[in-house]
Amino acid sequence: MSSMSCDERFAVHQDDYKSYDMAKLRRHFLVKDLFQPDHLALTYTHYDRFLVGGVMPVEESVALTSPELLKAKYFLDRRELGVINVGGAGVVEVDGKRYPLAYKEALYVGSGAQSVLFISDSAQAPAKFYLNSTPAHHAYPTRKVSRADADVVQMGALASSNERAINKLLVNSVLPTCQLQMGMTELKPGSVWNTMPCHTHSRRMEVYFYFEVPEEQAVCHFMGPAQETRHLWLANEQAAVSPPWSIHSGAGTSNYIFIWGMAGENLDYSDMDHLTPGMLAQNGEQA
Ligand SMILES: O=C[C@H](O)[C@@H](O)CC(=O)C(=O)O
Ligand SMILES: [Zn+2]
Repeated sequence: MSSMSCDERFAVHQDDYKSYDMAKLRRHFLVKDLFQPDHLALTYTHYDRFLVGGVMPVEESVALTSPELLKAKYFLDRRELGVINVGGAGVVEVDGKRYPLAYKEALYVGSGAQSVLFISDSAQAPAKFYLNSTPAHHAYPTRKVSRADADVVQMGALASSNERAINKLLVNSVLPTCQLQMGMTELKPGSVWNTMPCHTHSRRMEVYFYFEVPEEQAVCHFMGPAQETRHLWLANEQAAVSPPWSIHSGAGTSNYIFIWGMAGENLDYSDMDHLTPGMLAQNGEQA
């Protein structure tokens, strides 16, 4: 039998966050155990009511059931959904229509869809569907976005250990969405820093999900206002919730890939307030 869980996370004020010890910081901002066999693992954050989830169908298909706290008959009654497959080949079936999703392919599912089923092609190499969902008040069409459809931007350089390709997948330059924006950033071998120089965007929150982190390697994710940063050490296939007051940037002990998902006030990807490494070096020195 497939199962589901939904963890509820309340929003945290930046004045309170800075007094958290590591265990408390992780309890509020780290999302783990996203891929358990035949299980829909959801985390509902009160930052823009953004839902983060993972589902790995193995023995059977797993349905996108509506968690009790949504108080909705169907999960997508008042929401939109983005799916990126980070595992073996699989299929997402939306109201009877099948969308095959290979590794790193994305699907946007518009509000109003009633039946969403996640299926793996093979139990030996199960699909791993990473999910982001946000409130939506308009039904935009469900559409698959493969890597060829992505809006790709090359950023950084090997000399500054941040050479990477930003693949904008579910963003408004590719397809219409209400507020969800998702993409995937791949670091080149030898590059370990993502989103450096870093930024904040108080009009949007963000969630970073790290994958392809090799065995026994880790990513150090940095969060917080520029004056009060903290870090979270993440293993493969774990995510960090980034509040609107927080930077989101990481350095790995190897290269890796991550999926970013955002929601909030606007759909303007480049609406960022940038911070230079020199500004970060002033951490804790201003009142
Ligand atoms: O607001 C945008 C997001 O933080 C990411 O798209 C940034 C990113 O992928 C990168 O610089 O590597
Ligand atoms: Zn950002």
